[in-house]
Amino acid sequence: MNSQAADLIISNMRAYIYDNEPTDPRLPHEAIPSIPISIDVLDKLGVQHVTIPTEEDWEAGINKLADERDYKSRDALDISRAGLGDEFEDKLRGFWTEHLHEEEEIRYVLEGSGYFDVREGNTTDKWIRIAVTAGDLLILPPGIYHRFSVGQEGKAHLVRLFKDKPFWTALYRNEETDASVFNKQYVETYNARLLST
Ligand SMILES: CSCCC(=O)C(=O)O
Ligand SMILES: [Fe+2]
Repeated sequence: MNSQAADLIISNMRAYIYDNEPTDPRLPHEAIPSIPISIDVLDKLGVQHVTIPTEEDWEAGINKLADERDYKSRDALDISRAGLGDEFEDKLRGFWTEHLHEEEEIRYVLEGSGYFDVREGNTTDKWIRIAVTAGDLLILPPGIYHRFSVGQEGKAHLVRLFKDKPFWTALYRNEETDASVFNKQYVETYNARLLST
């Protein structure tokens, strides 16, 4: 694990195997008995996490991380009915549909809670669910398939950080994305990390 990854893995968030029940995604969906996923597994996936308590000067924490990782811009998104109004359901559907990005996905939870589900490699049979609440910052590597749901309170107020200009393009999973350089790079890196242990 490189030192930057090590610095970031100061974590109290929870990750576990999703139970694949066809019920409300806002429920915890923790398999019974629970199958916890360790920080080491997340590290191999390139998923990084740090807690920056919102009670403290969280902006100083975000600014430090942005300087260290050269994130040049940010915006905020209040994913709630109050924040998005009529767009709420549509936006939730978009986040919930399995997709990848060409760049890192960096999200800091200011208020509320939610779940990031990620694929281990290019599996299609299971999800790893990462539960996040206020103070959690999660970094997903380019090319990893993922989706997002708000938690049971139906609200997640997030700061989104970007390498350059704020832009958000979700590439929804299909044969083309499976063959994309972004997903291939992610899978190759993941497999190489598996072999190096
Ligand atoms: C807005 S929270 C995270 C949802 C997501 O996967 C995304 O923004 O691409
Ligand atoms: Fe995404």
